[in-house]
Amino acid sequence: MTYIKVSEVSKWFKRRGHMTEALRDIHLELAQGTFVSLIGPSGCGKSTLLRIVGGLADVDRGEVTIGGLSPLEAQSRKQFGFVPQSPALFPWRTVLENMNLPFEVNVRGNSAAKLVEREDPVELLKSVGLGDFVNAYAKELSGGMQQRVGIARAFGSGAPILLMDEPFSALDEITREKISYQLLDIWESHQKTVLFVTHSLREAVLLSDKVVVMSARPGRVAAVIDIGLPRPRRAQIEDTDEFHQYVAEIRGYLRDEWKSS
Ligand SMILES: Nc1ncnc2c1ncn2[C@@H]1O[C@H](COP(=O)(O)OP(=O)(O)OP(=O)(O)O)[C@@H](O)[C@H]1O
Repeated sequence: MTYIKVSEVSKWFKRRGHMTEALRDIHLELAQGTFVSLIGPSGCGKSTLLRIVGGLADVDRGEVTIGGLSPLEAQSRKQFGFVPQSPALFPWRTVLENMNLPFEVNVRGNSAAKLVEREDPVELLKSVGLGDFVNAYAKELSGGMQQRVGIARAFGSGAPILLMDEPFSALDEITREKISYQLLDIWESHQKTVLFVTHSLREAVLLSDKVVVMSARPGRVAAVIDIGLPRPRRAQIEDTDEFHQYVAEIRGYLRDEWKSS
C-alpha cells in the first residue's frame, strides 16, 4: 500500500533573475517500511526531492502526501527524522545526551511525543558498535563514530520516516563500508521507511528495496528498480552475481544520463 506519494511534482528555483527547473513531473509511490535510495547525477534534485517530502521546501506543481497528510502536517506530527551529511551533535554533550536531544525537544514542543514508546538509547548505540562510548563527549569521536550516533539517534527518535541525505559522503571508504552494514542491521531490525540519497551504487543495492534513478537536471525519474536480494543481507551478498547485475543495471541507466546531459 502506498505510504509516501509524490504526484507529478515539479520545482523551479529562482536565482539571480534566472529560473532553474530542478524537478520535472516526479511521480513515486513508496510503501511503508521500505528502504528507498535516490541516485543520480550531481544537481539532479535528489536533496530537493528529499526536502520536499520532509516539508522543508514547497512544490511548484503537483502534490506530496504521507499517509494522506501533507508534508507540513506530517512534520508537525513528528513523522520525520533527518540524517544530514554531517551529524548535528553538540560537541560538549556526551553521546547519550546527544541521543536524548530529539526526545527532550519533542517533549517540550509536542505533548503527543510523550506517548512515543522510547527505545533504549544504549541498546541503539550498541547496535552501531558504540556501546563503549555512551559517556564520551561527542567532540571525542571520529567523524564516522559521530555519524553512527546520528543514525542511532534517528532510529530512536520515534519518527517513522527517516530522510538521509548522503550521510556517508564525508567518510573514508573503509569506514563507509562498515557503517553501511551497521545501517543495514539497524534498519532490518526496525523497518522504518527510509529515503536515502547516495552517489554509491554499492550502497544503493546493498541497502535498498527500491532504487530510484534520476535523470540529469531537470530531475526526472529515469528508472525505478526493485532490488529483489533476500533479507537479512550480509556481507557475502556483495559477492553474488545478482548483486553485480543490479549494480550494472543502475550503472547502465546512469551512463545513459551522462550521455544525454
Ligand atoms: N535554494 C536553492 N536556490 C537556488 N537553486 C537551488 C537551491 N537548491 C537547489 N538548487 C538547484 O536545484 C538543482 C538541484 O539541486 P539539489 O541540491 O537538489 O541536487 P542534488 O541532486 O542533491 O545534487 P548533489 O548530488 O550535487 O548533492 C541544482 O541545480 C541546484 O543548483
